[in-house]
Amino acid sequence: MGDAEQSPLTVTLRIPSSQSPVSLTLTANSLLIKGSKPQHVPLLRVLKAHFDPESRILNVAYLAERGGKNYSPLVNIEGKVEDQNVDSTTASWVENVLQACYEGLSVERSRQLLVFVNPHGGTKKGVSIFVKVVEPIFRAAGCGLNVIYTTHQGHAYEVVKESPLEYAAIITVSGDGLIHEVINGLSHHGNPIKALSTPVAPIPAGSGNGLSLNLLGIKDGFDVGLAALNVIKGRPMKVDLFSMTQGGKRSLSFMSQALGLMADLDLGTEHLRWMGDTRFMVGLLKGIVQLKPCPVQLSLKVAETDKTKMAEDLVTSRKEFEKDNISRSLPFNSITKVPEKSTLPPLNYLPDDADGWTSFDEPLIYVYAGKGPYVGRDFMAFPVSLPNDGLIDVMVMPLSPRKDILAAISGAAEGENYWRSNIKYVKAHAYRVKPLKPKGNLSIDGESFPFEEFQVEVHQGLGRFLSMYGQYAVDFASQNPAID
Ligand SMILES: Nc1ncnc2c1ncn2[C@@H]1O[C@H](COP(=O)(O)OP(=O)(O)OP(=O)(O)O)[C@@H](O)[C@H]1O
Repeated sequence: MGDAEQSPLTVTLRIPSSQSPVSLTLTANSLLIKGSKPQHVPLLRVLKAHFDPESRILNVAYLAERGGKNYSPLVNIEGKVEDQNVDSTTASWVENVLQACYEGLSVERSRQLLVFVNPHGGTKKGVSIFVKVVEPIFRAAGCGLNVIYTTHQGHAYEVVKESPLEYAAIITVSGDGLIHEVINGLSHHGNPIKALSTPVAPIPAGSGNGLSLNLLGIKDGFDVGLAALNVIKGRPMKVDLFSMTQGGKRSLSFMSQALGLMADLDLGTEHLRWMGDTRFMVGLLKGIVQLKPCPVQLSLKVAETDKTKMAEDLVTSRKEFEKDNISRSLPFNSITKVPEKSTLPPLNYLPDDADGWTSFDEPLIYVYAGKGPYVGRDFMAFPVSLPNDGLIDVMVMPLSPRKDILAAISGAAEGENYWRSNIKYVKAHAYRVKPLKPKGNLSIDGESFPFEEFQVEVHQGLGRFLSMYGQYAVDFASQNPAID
């Protein structure tokens, strides 16, 4: 490093809090900060570099490692560049750093963001999370912000529906319910295809936060600092969305549809929101005690039923991704080719379509269908799910003794349920459900819908989420552990 320190890739600062000067060196993929303790900050985490030639103050901001904290903190380094003769070098050093940590990572600087903060999501910490943690990170990165604190259910939907589509991304500080609202607002925009190509990204402040877990992984999925970094440095990742039609009405779903036990444990525990995501476990245990069958008629337009093949396809897809890890996430300047006028894709399957459909007639405990491995911290429901394969993963648990359902809790966070022989798991192009009892819960992306007949089909790559990784940040042991 001795040579690098002499080169123009290094600047040296006098910082009030530090006795000795601090040097900052731009390396190929990090910023090396040498003060009392040297550290490499990956360029992905560098948010800002600014030099004021008049005061000769240099300011650098980055997101530090989380360490033992709940979230990765913002760190600002500010100090005087001592040598008067290096002003122009410092200005070009700043530009080099910005080039490396934005354009070098194929992301644009100073994103303009539309941000919805739900004061009532999850444990009601959305406002303080935004003000104390997220907003300072966005400001440090020079983002332009239009912040809307939602005042009622449907507020985000109404705003997005009429949005001028001038934002680099739409951000939700809430749970998965607000994402559902935003996506449906975009789908009801005058130009839905263009609207839905606006990337969406979550700041996890709800209870389940399934999308955040899928984008950031199980260790980082609740780290609101890292979620803010994903907003700044993530790239648009194409994702499939689902059309859910019910009684002639069409809405979009991005994550899951649940009936039976899996809907009851979510919608039946809304009054326990103060518990955070523990409410789902309470709901599950209550559901197992009561053990209500969920009589429905389920029909599927099946694409794949072989669990081993689906797990192998996941491995192949990951390998392909690693070979060319930018292919799935789009560079920022490649997403503008969308028509000026558009309509949602037409529905491919009519409600009475029966050609090539198969029915599943056994009594059930639940039907759970969706995209994205995690639906919550304790449950990797769809471990072989892929963001953009044009298919929906459908999981069905036939009526089983209580001990089998209890046994399925262990290993649920690792996706081991997938391999249980009593759990049916298929990939489908579409499916439909007809309830055979008058009352029950139907949860779409965690939101309550009428317990009535509905049909779901997949639209490949219709939506965009911001992702720093370009694929789900989820590890699934794709070998059958032979747990039954
Ligand atoms: N000011 C508000 N008052 C009441 N409800 C609101 C308000 N703003 C938004 N909402 C609604 O709150 C609902 C719940 O939000 P969300 O689902 O994002 O959080 P959550 O349910 O706690 O998290 P998760 O879905 O991850 O479990 C959404 O349906 C949203 O429309």
